Amino acid sequence: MSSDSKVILFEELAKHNHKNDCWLLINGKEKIALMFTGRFELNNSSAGYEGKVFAIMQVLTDILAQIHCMRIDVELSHNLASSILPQLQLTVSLWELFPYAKFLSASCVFLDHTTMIPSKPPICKLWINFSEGEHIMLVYDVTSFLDDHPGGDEVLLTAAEKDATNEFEDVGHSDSAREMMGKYYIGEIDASSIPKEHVQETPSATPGVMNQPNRGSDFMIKILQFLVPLLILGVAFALRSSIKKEE
Ligand code: HEM
Repeated sequence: MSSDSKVILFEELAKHNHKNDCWLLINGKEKIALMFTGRFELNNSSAGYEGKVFAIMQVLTDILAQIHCMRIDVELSHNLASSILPQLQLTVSLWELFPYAKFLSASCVFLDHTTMIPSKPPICKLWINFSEGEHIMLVYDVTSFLDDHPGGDEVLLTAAEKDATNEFEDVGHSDSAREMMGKYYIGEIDASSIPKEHVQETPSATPGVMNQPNRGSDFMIKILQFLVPLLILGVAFALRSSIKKEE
């Protein structure tokens, strides 16, 4: 979660449930990048502080354009004086990359490891670890989108006041629909404020836990799909032969 990301309580979300004011709650992570480790040498000749920050952001943005990753932790260290390790901690959500400028200003904080005050980064190496992160539920204010939503405003209004992840995913929204969401993003929900009855059986319901496919129940469903028609056929044959015998 980035430092300026607004944390919204479910109680607050639930108030925005009508045509003039409609918020949606949807799991922010569509696809998961399990782990990515990169190492980048920043160019010594790159101009000043802004130049370096820009170079880092460009690398991140290029990678993020190819994968969907909810959380990134970046550690920045330099090889000159190991006692003072300036650090850059970034935790961003994919949607905050839009617009790019917000990402830069919101999340780019360099901290001096010892004094913990913002400092200029030295010539540095950059290691990037993409970790799995938590499943974060994001809140979208779709009021201005209600009239333009291709699926109509009614579906959005009925999806308010609850976790709308399953409804959203069931439609199979396109990538461009997902990109549009960035425009309406207003914050993240405080997961502990969601009442139990509103928690769906999705990854969003278990923050910090990976979206493991439920192999056991999938297997059972497949077996049942095979067995039930056989069972019906068997009963039909049994009935038929018993009726024939009676004749
Ligand atoms: C911020 C949230 C949302 C955005 C930006 C969004 C955007 C879109 C877009 C662009 C489409 C056109 C088809 C596509 O490109 O996939 C679409 C279709 C649709 N959406 Fe959404 N949507 C949102 C939330 C939802 C939710 C929560 C639901 C269900 C409760 C929903 C239900 C539908 C339906 C039923 C269609 C029509 C599908 C069809 O006719 O094939 N949408 N949406």
